[in-house]
Amino acid sequence: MNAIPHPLSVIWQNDHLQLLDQRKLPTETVYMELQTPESVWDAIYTLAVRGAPAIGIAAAYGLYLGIRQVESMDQFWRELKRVADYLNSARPTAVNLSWALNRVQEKVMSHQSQSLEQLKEIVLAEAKLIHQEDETVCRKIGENLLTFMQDGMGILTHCNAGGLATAAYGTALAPIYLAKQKGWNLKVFADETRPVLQGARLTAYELQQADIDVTLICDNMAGVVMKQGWVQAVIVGTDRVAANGDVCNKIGTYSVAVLAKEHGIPVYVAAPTSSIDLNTATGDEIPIEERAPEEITAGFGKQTAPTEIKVFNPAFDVTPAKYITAIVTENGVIRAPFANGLKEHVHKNKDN
Ligand SMILES: CSC[C@@H](O)[C@@H](O)C(=O)COP(=O)(O)O
Repeated sequence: MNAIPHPLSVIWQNDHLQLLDQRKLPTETVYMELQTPESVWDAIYTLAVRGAPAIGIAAAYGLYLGIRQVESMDQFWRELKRVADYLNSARPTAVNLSWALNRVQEKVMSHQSQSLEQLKEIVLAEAKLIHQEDETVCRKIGENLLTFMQDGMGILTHCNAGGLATAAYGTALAPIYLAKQKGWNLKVFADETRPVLQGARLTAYELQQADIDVTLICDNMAGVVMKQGWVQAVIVGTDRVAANGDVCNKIGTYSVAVLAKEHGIPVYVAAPTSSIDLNTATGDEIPIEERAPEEITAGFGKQTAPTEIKVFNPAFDVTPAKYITAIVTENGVIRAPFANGLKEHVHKNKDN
């Protein structure tokens, strides 16, 4: 099997950014050619590129697109900050967005004595490094998660934390790809993930491409699938882990975790260390994006609710730490009590 069977979500092509337009999947494979930070902002906001690590990578390249034509040092530093703040405003919840933009800015600030052209090159080089490192990070998360898995297991996942959401492999789906390479047969249940259907359009698609046994279910079927005894582990990604271990992820993750606890099924959160936000004390402090009501009332162009109905459409929810069995990063496994474990984990791995 190909190590990475799905199309890549982010590609740096000579002098511009190519993004796989994930809104068109699973029926069309179309790449967008982006030359400006405005077009990158738009791609992030409209979910053409989505998934916490992928939006961080795209934004880092977007920052380069925003400063590459400046003509003076003054303008460089002004634009660097302005474009970073602008890109960071595209979506509020995934901490990977600000993490990537801060990382690029910090890198360039530590090279202030360089020439203007060198500074621009440093911005691009750091974006490329974040991109490359993400593949390694995902692979290691997969290896660490694999230690909890066995041939034949049933896995339930929610949303898409797969290769499409990252540079490659994904976070929650990485162990599933690695298990396939070992010749294991896992049975994956993909929640369709209302309202935007990342599970149906993206997870089911990329696992099918990889010839992995995947069954698509509606979100409200997770309970019955667990009750049948078909699920031995829930594995999900995350957009931000708070300092106390509360986990923010796609709307519906909380319900899945509560159901899993009732059925005695472990819940593993696949998280790059960059998704751990020690500056956010608890899940209550995480800004939750609310999206347009039309995602619910007229998803994919067909009206399915009365005109002007009142709608609540949060894109994410927070699963309290007590429902989480373990948070698995590229650097290891963190278990309760999470507050100490997360702090230690982040500090220990800071300079790796
Ligand atoms: C490795 S991706 C982790 C999360 O970003 C993912 O689970 C998720 O919630 C994505 O939401 P999305 O709104 O599609 O960007």
